[in-house]
Amino acid sequence: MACQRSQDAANFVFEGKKIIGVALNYMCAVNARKVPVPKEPIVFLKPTTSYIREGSPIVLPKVFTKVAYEVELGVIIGSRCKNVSREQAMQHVGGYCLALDLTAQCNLTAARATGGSWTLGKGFDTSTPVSRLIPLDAVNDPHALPLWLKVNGEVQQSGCTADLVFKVPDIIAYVSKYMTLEPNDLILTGTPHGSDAFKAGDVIECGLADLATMKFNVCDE
Ligand SMILES: O=C([O-])CC(=O)C(=O)O
Ligand SMILES: [Mg+2]
Repeated sequence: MACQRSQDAANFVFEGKKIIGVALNYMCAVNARKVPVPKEPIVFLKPTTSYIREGSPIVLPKVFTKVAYEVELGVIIGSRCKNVSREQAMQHVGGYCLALDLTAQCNLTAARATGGSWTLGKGFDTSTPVSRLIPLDAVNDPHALPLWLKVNGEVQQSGCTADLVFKVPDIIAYVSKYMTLEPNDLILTGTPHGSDAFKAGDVIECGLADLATMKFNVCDE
C-alpha cells in the first residue's frame, strides 16, 4: 500500500467521502474553553451532504439560532488503512485542504450539557465548506501551517497547526483502530480559539498558509 502512494497522489482528485471531525484539538481552544486537555482525540462524524465548495452559499438552517465558524486544516486520506501505526500513518495521506467545520452552538451547548448527540449540530447541509485539494508535495510540514478566518474583513481566528494537541499521524492511527479510512475521507483536525457565531449577510473568508483561501456568503434558509 505504502509504496503506491506517490503514484496515487499524482492522479488524486478530492471527491469528498466521509468526514471525521476532531474536537478541542488546539491548546488555545482548550485553554479558552477552560476544559481539561483531552487524553484521547474526541471524534465525531459529519455526512457527505454537508460539503460545499466556493461559489455556493452557507445556508443557516431555520432550526438553529446560533451557528459558529471554525477554520481547520483538512487531511485527505489517499489510501485505505485500518489499524495503522503512528509511524506508518502519513503514508496514507493523499493531500490536504482548507475547511470550515460549521457548528450550531445552540444545539451543541445543549448536547454537551445532556450528553446528547452532536450529529445535527455538526452535520447540517452546508456545514463543511472545503477548498480544492492541496497536493502533498505543496506541504512540507502539516504542523507548521498558519490558518486564519475573517468575518466581513475582520480577523476572528488566527492560529497555527503547530499548536495541535493530537498531530495528524496520531489522529489517523487513533481513528483507524476503530474504522477503516478510505481514499477521499476527510479529517477535520480541529479549530484554534476564536470560534464564534455569524449571521446571514456576513462574508466569511479564510486561509491556510500560502496554500489556499476561500470566501463564502451566508444566507438564511
Ligand atoms: O465545535 C466544537 O466544540 C469542537 C470542534 O469541532 C473543534 O474544536 O474544532
Ligand atoms: Mg471543529
